[in-house]
Amino acid sequence: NACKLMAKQKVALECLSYHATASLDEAAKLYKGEIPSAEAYNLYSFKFIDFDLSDEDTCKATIRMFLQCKLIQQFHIPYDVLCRWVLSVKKNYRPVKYHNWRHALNVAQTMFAMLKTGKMERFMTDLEILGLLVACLCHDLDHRGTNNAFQTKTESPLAILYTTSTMEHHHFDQCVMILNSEGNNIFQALSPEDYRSVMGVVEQSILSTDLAMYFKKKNSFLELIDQGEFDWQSPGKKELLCGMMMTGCDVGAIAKPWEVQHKMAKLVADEFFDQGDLEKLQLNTQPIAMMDRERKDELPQMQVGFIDVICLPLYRTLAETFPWIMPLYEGTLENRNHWQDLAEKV
Ligand SMILES: CCCOc1ccc(S(=O)(=O)N2CCN(C)CC2)cc1-c1nc(CC)cc(=O)[nH]1
Ligand SMILES: [Zn+2]
Repeated sequence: NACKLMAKQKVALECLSYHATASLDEAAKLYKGEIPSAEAYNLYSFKFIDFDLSDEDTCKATIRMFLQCKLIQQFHIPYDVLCRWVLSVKKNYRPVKYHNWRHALNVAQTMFAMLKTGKMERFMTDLEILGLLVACLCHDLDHRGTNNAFQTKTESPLAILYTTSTMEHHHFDQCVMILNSEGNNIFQALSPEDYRSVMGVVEQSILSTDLAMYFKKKNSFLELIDQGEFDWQSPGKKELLCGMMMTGCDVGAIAKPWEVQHKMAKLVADEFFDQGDLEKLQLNTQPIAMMDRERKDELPQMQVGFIDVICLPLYRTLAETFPWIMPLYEGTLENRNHWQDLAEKV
């Protein structure tokens, strides 16, 4: 009957999550290891680069960010649970070309730098800081290297489950699955009220990384800025600010030193082109320019468009109220010039 079926599904899910989470000895190695300083990993810088970090280093850098924000003490997160959770999150990113664990780490580090170096932490409660870091690390969990439009076009199970912000709902689902797995609940010591509150921050922040949501909400954000908002403490305003910060971190690669941006843009392009190939083969349709490898010459011009339409306006608006994140605007402007040069050469 229905109950038995539900129970069977529940067991299957738990079994799935058991395999999806980190093993005991992997966590033990991380648990025993020394965690280098934030300065050793250059975590306070908007120019942070993960390329020369080992996978183990990426886990240690993540733990270092939690330590620097005093989240472990504040929320009584058992250290072994944190180690296992970080490894489980890393394990649930697929080895796709761009939307992989390294992207998640970079987004979380940009959030850390925004909060600390960008001095935005003063507008956030400790619970919001915990929620934002967790949201960044989990915001693209189990990404398959294809976007929402592709899920819809291929009528993938995910698109049947969620018709809007399809991937983002799935990323949040995966985040919940990991937290509900044995020994992975970093929120276990929170009061029911705090648990509800932090999960709300995580859910809204992950959903806000759908660029379609950014376009929907950016005008209300602009209005608040134009009205000279300085408090940001009412629920609606805070959620809007967190969403804009999430987008700013999600596109943070655009502000990195040129060689880094150029290399990361190639990874983005390779992932987009793979989807374009799938659409040509599987759907027998012509992909959009950004995903068509036959039109790779248009890439520099597209990057200039991406910078002008999405990145510069967002960073300029954020920097108006939070001047210490100006380095993100400046880094993006520099890269615009490099992309413009390449666009003119073609
Ligand atoms: C590098 C390969 C080309 O990459 C792009 C091409 C076009 C545009 S777009 O702003 O015109 N626009 C975005 C909204 N889509 C619905 C329609 C197309 C964005 C990118 C891009 N996106 C990201 C985020 C994943 C990172 C990045 O570096 N570049
Ligand atoms: Zn992302």
